[in-house]
Amino acid sequence: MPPELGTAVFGVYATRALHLADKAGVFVYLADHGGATSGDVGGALGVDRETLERLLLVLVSLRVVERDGQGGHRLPEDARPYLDKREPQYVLGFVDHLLGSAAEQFGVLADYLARGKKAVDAERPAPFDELYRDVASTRRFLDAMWQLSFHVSHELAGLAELGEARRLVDVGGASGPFSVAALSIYPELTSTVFDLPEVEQFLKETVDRYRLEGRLGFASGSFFTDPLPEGDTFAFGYILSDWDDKTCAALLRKAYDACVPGGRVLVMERLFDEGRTGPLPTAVMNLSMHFETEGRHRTPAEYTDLLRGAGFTECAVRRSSADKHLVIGRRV
Ligand SMILES: C[S@@+](CC[C@H](N)C(=O)[O-])C[C@H]1O[C@@H](n2cnc3c(N)ncnc32)[C@H](O)[C@@H]1O
Repeated sequence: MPPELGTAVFGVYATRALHLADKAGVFVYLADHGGATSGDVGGALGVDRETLERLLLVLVSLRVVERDGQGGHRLPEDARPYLDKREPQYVLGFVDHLLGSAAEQFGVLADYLARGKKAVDAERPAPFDELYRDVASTRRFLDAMWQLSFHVSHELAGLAELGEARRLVDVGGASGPFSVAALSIYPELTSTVFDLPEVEQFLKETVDRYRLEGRLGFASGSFFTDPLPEGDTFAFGYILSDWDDKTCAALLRKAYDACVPGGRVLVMERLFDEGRTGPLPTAVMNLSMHFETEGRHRTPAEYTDLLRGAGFTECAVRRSSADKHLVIGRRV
């Protein structure tokens, strides 16, 4: 069997092994004790050694953990920040979400295959009605968005070169991960998060936590029915991937109309390669988005076409070191 097929066939074990090891504290322990044997790890964590040894063997075969000739284990340097829950790049909280929702997702996707998304969705609540059905669920979603977006937003805000910008409008800005990062880098910038009314209390918590009173505000509304506030910079972080091309074109046109001449739009998204052959995380999230939203992931050329269609020029793609990248356009 080709190795790639092996990884695909046994992928469910890979995800579960990561999750189990994370919950047992294996990655934090190895981050602090490089070279530990499975006996050392098992003894320190108080877990069954035989089970741990077998779990470690799976992780070693996946190259998530390295094992030396003396049976010592280490986290590969490039993977460590993503496995250690004390690091901002930690991703295994997201694995929790994947495992929690995967069973439901695959049931619905099987239904889509049989009956089509439109017919099945007609019997389901609209995505944000479901996510914002109560305060606890709203908080869970906004916390997950913060985890996904906050760390990389510092890099994206730097790539956007906002030194001359003064009025950022963070469209669907949620509890403010991009705004907070941008305000921390550019002292003369102010930002308005434009989002649904359910989000307001969470943005206010962010304003208090980061002491941004007077620099970070909230405008309540729906980007389908309400005009956007005027500004010189419009951020769309993980917004266009929620909607179909026609809706994206309308949203970008609205931003163009509200943008002062000389201003810019920042689209921040996962990207497909131009040939749409990957990367795998974008392809996986594209399948997941099919179930969670009405959108999809796109190539850089598809985003620049959408921007040009709305009137923006000087479109350019700036890649971050993570999964979320920047496509920029200017209103002349
Ligand atoms: C996937 S989240 C992206 C959050 C954030 N921009 C980020 O990059 O992490 C989508 C955001 O769009 C907002 N949203 C959804 N429908 C909206 C609407 N009709 N009007 C305004 N905001 C909306 C949601 O409340 C949510 O904050």
